[in-house]
Amino acid sequence: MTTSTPLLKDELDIVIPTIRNLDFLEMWRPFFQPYHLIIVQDGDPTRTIKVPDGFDYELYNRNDINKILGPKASCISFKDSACRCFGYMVSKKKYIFTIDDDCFVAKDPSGKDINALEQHIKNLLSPSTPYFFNTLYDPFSEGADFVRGYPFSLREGVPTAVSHGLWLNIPDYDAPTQLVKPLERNTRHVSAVMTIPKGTLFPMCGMNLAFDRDLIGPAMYFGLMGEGQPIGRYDDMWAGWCTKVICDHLGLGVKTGMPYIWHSKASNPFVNLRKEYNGIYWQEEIIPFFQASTLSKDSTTVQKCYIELSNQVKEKLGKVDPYFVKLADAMVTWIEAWDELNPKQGSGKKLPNGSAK
Ligand SMILES: O=c1ccn([C@@H]2O[C@H](COP(=O)(O)OP(=O)(O)O[C@H]3O[C@@H](CO)[C@H](O)[C@H]3O)[C@@H](O)[C@H]2O)c(=O)[nH]1
Ligand SMILES: [Mn+2]
Repeated sequence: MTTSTPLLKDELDIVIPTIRNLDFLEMWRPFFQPYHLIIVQDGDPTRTIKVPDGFDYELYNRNDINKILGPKASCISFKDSACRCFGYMVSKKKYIFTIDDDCFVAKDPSGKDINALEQHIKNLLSPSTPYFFNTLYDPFSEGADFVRGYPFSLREGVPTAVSHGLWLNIPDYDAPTQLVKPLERNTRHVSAVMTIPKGTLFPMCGMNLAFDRDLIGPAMYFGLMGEGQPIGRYDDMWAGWCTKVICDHLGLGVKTGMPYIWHSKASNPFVNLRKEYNGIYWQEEIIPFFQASTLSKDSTTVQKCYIELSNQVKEKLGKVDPYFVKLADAMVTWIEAWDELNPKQGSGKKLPNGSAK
């Protein structure tokens, strides 16, 4: 009896940022075991992270990051889940799925375990529809299609660069919301996947996220957070805003919705408030900046787009706070490090829809 090879088995890495033993992998074993893991160990590099037997993985701690990147390691956050982006950089695969170690297997409305990885792969392997909203949600999903009035000229869609999954139980709320609603739990499994329309930003959460590394990897920099930085818990948000502006420019799609994971524990809202407070204030300037950002037609690769964006960050957000000058420089360092570790990528090869990588 032939068993089917798991989808994208040799083309996808699972990136996990962690400060603890990875017992949670036991429950994911049926879904994750065939895949290669990249574990980014944050915090004290002398700690040993226990990984359950039978998983194929590589593990990087801070000493490894410093050794591999040298001075460029300064762009990788320390003592913050933002460190996970180092895993994206060292991967050699076309796809990435990143998940937090407190995200467990959720059950769908029928009570069946959700294979989050399988759903992300489906999302990534089918086109997105950013130019015209399909009211029956993802037209490429089982039992759905384009509805009447949907232009046939737009039905081919565009390549999907990002698949943003959601969470049952502890929702990804900011600290103020968490403080006023400490007992709120998300019990709603909305069985939908939809493309985020072109020109619309969204709050990208990094705890259940997959993306096409070849299409958008260099834009997935999780910024300067954690130790020594005036901001935290805006790592994934920053990456999401940069990514969406670049996806819109290059004609790539971003999907959100299924799959759901079970987010098992809430982090401390008071600690989170301390990490977030600058971000909550600054984002009232950051969002208009990204909404107004335009990239030139010469920016035909993700790297070129990202460098152009970093110049805009320095010029326009540098006035908000000197932190953004430092961040803009770190964005350039990130691209330099990315290109050093991934020399072939960004060779300007044309993508199906004419934009270049
Ligand atoms: O210093 C640290 C702290 C944690 N990690 C690892 O990162 C993930 C997320 O940690 P945790 O679940 O404790 O934090 P949350 O508040 O639930 O995470 C959300 O906040 C977002 C902003 O960073 C994040 O993407 C969301 O998931 C775990 O795997 C920890 O082990 C770390 O590496 N370093
Ligand atoms: Mn968590």
